[in-house]
Amino acid sequence: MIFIPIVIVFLILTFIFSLLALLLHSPSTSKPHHGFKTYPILGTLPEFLANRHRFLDWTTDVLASHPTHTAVFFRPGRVHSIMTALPENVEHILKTRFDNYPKGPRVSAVLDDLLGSGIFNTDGELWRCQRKTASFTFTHRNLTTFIFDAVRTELTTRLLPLLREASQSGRVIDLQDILERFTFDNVCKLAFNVDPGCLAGDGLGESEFMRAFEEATTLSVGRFRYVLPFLWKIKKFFNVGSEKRLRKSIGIVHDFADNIIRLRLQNQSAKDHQDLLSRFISTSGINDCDFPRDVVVNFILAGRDTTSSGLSWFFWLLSLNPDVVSKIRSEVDQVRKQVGKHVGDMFDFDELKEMNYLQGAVSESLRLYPPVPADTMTCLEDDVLPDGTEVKKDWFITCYTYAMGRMESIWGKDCLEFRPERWLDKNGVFKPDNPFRFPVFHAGPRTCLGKEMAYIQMKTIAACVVEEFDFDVLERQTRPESLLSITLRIKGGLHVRVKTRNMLE
Ligand code: HEM
Repeated sequence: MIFIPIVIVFLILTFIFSLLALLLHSPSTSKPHHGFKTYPILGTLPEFLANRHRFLDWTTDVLASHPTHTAVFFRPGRVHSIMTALPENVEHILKTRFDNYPKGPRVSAVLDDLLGSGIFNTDGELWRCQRKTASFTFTHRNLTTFIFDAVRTELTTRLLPLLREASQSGRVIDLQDILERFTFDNVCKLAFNVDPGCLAGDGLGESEFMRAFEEATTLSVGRFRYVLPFLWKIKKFFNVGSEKRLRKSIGIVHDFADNIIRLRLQNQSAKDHQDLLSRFISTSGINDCDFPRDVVVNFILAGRDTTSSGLSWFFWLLSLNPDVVSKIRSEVDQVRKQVGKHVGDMFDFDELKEMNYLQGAVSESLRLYPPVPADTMTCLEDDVLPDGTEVKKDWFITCYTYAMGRMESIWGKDCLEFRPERWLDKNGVFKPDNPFRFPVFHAGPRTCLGKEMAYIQMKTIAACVVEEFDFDVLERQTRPESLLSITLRIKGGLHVRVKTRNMLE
């Protein structure tokens, strides 16, 4: 019981400290330092506290106003951190000096309870070995057969019937939740050869899992934003407040993952399948019994939260841009006619490839609302970035994808507009951008392994859904509030009314 007063004392101290910081927040006491206003002793803390509720937009404004879009963030009592939105710096960090910028022990420690030794949270040999094992799952052959089948089945047997029913009943649905269920079923099928039936709502206790997963990712990332970094460790030690909630939600996530592993091992007939989980279980040299669980949790995060976040923002942007919807529809229609398919028939890999405008629209949405808005690494040895910024050993360094999508110097004066045409050449063919200007899927040796899969999912869903339905997004004129978790989700979901289009009735 003696611990409770200690925690209270710490909380009071933090409060006083924060109050002091806010009181000192006066432009006359500040001077610009690499973009962020810094104060004696308190560093960037007062600015941070005043802007915490709009963190992404605030840091984007600061980086935009700095000549090389790079800023140093000083916070008392913790290591400094650099944020950059300059392509040359990003290339240096993610590729040229890759070995000097691992995730590092501090980043890993924050995410360790949730992600353990999974691919997102490791460096060195353990990462390399996982990447090699996982890459077999994303071969072209697997993409065009197994992944396509999983997407097609989920779409025709679950998503489209669900939307038709919602159209008939007139009920409001949370599209983000539905997309998360879709991508969750998909990634489980692909990676573990298990169908949790989450979209159909008849699965393995998935609603409790979905809530717990959301809470676990949000609270884990919240640890990065503590004013005093050791505070979450104290809370964890005493198992109080948000750390208590985090422990509980991680427990639910782990139980769910264990259940998937149990199912997978019981499923004798599927044993021969070389799915990702089987490959990992049989990988020699990994002697940690929690490891299969880490694999499951990391891949659910990779495959569920990213694509569904991308698609949710995409559908919100479409609701504001009916001209883009019309262009997607005419492209889809044209491809159908070319290959002689009827409405309701699915597209194959080559047919999706023909949809250049749709590829541009999806990429444009990812540019403005990247599912992974920022990526943080740690500097191993002192270094100087291409723009001359000095980085010291142990400093954090963040490649700011969200800010990069909004830089005039990269995308031009209309950088805040949603304009799929910017991705097309003069013949209307999609032209991919340099990954260091557009690091939405990361770049260099740790580039996303699921990029192709994500485009297949997003284009298939978008083509079929846009063709058959109109979405009436509730309160679409107000930009949805974002929930800053590991991925950029829409706070409270995306609520829509669905209408089957007249042409099909
Ligand atoms: C729009 C969808 C997606 C986006 C924007 C995206 C983005 C990213 C980013 C930024 C990273 C680097 C993360 C980091 O190192 O901190 C990453 C890594 C990764 N992604 Fe994706 N991803 C998407 C979909 C997927 C899908 C569907 C899968 C497959 C299940 C997947 C599998 C992976 C894996 C395995 C890694 C780890 C690569 C490594 O560390 O070597 N991603 N992704």
